[in-house]
Amino acid sequence: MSKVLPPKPRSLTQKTQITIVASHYNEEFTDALVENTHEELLELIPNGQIELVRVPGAFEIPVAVETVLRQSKPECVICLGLIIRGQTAHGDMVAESVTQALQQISVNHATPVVHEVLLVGDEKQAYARCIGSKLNRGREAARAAAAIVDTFTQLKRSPSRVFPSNA
Ligand SMILES: Nc1c(NC[C@H](O)[C@H](O)[C@H](O)CO)[nH]c(=O)[nH]c1=O
Ligand SMILES: CC(=O)[C@@H](O)COP(=O)(O)O
Repeated sequence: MSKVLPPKPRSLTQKTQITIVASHYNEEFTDALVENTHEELLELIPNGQIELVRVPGAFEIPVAVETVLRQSKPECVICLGLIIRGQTAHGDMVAESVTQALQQISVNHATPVVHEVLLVGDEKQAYARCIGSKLNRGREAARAAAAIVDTFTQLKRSPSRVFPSNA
């Protein structure tokens, strides 16, 4: 388990379109994820144009991401959801299929998709990751988005990729 968040990447000054796709299920927690992601994005990408798409549950996230990417071309899609394990294998099955689908969509569209569709064992774990500050996965999502958008901007600018890239 990670005990701290990754450090904040550098802020981006360019206009950047980010789409957040978040599920409603376990709303106390998913709303908090959305709020934390949004706050951190405003700080890291002040010129970001942020769009929010809400879907019922985690299982519906991949089809919404695919639809967004067919309609528009955001620089990054951030997926937020919370699956709390129940008494059956349903939660694990949903988490597994969402993970695979998101990776496939991301690679097929060559567009970064940040995966914070969380699978947790109980509400205590959920609280620490969605509402608490030390492990907040919404903050982590925004930091990952800013970092990968920065990387993609550099990749597209200098296809020869001579290192070190910050020379
Ligand atoms: N139990 C959780 C679900 N279940 C709902 C599914 O995601 C889906 O909406 C349903 O099966 C209809 O297709 N979703 C979560 O996001 N979190 C859960 O804990
Ligand atoms: C992850 C789920 O959909 C879950 O809440 C279902 O609970 P159960 O496994 O107890 O049926």
